[in-house]
Amino acid sequence: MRDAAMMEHRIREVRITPVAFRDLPLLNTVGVHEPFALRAVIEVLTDSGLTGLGETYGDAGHLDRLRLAGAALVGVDVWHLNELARRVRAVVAGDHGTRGHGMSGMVTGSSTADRVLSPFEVACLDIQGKALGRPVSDLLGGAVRDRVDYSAYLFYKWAGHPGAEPDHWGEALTPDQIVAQARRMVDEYGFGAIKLKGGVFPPEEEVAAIHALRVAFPDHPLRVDPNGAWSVETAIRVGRELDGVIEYLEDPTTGIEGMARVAEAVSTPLATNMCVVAFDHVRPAVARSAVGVVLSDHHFWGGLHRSRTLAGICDTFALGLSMHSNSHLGISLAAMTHLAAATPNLTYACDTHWPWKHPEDDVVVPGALRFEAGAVPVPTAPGLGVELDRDALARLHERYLSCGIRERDDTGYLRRFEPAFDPTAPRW
Ligand SMILES: O=C([O-])C(=O)C[C@H](O)[C@@H](O)C(=O)[O-]
Repeated sequence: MRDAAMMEHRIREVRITPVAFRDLPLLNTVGVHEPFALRAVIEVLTDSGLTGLGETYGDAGHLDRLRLAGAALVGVDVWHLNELARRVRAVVAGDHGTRGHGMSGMVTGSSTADRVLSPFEVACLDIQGKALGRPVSDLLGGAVRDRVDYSAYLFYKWAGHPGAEPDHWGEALTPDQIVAQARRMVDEYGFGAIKLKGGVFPPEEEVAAIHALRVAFPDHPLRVDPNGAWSVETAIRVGRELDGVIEYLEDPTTGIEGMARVAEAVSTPLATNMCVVAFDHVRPAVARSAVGVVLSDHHFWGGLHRSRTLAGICDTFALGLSMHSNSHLGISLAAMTHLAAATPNLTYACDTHWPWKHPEDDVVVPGALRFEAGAVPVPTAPGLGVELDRDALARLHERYLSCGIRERDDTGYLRRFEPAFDPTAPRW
């Protein structure tokens, strides 16, 4: 038999399994994203007997496109990622999807084709790694760090609304409760950086929470992200107040023009995963000096290779690079970790929603991924280094089928409460 590394590995079948997992009542600018988060698990099977894994959003519109693209990929050799991309682009041509996973413009404007391509590219890299007997980080240039730092991701959290099930995190609505949440994250996971999801309460209350965090964690870099909920004037006022307190201010307002006006007036770097979410946003953002840090996210930048292209662009223009997350499972955590490990200029701690997930809710066999001192050791096994737990996949798929309201799932979250305001307009 020929060595697996020398062989073609043609795609024989693509399996797409939507799953739902428990989500806590975390508050963001568009309401409460519970009781379930939706994802799709991608399995790419080759004629040579290898299987690769990918993970992506599980909203209905995205699933439709994934199914179309998956069918078009049969026969492609997993080494031919350009052909993979060509076929995905042909299938979603002309669809610039304002629909699909995202909140208040977060990934609106990102390329639909890139969002669809991403999990298939990751699955092909998983197969390539398995064929070569090398970790995915080696396919991306090699790990420059053996552990990837992640940031504690704090959320205001509601416990008292009807139907809420008790959980061990309790409520977090006041600065003291936010500090307690951070303390727990730092104690349990060892996180060395802290991000607060804001845009929920009047800015003064969120600034008070940041000051309380500053006192409680004098050495931790802090960030706050109101998801564009502030007007330019509010963003400038708050930004000036937080100058010197936080390492970056993420999406204080919406749009490149608004961000540029804020950037002119405050010294703290502005970061974004809302106004630079596709390659054609980079040039106007650079021209206006609108952002100092871009949050990459392989789920919407088109996979791991394209995320490294973004990293190169950031390097060229002296932009900082960080990483964004949504509620995710272990396949994505593995992909994020390989990517961050192999991206030298990704020097900020990456976002992760991991602590908010119930430990039993995953589709990967436990043990391959763990947090140590706020970081995930980079898997060294071939491919992504994670294995699918078929029983768990079946269980979370069953939950997807039974959790209800799938036709309303454009955000990828099944929300008990809808926002009573326009989430795309500044609230303060
Ligand atoms: O900017 C961010 O970190 C996000 O938008 C990530 C998520 O969508 C977050 O806001 C959430 O889960 O509510």
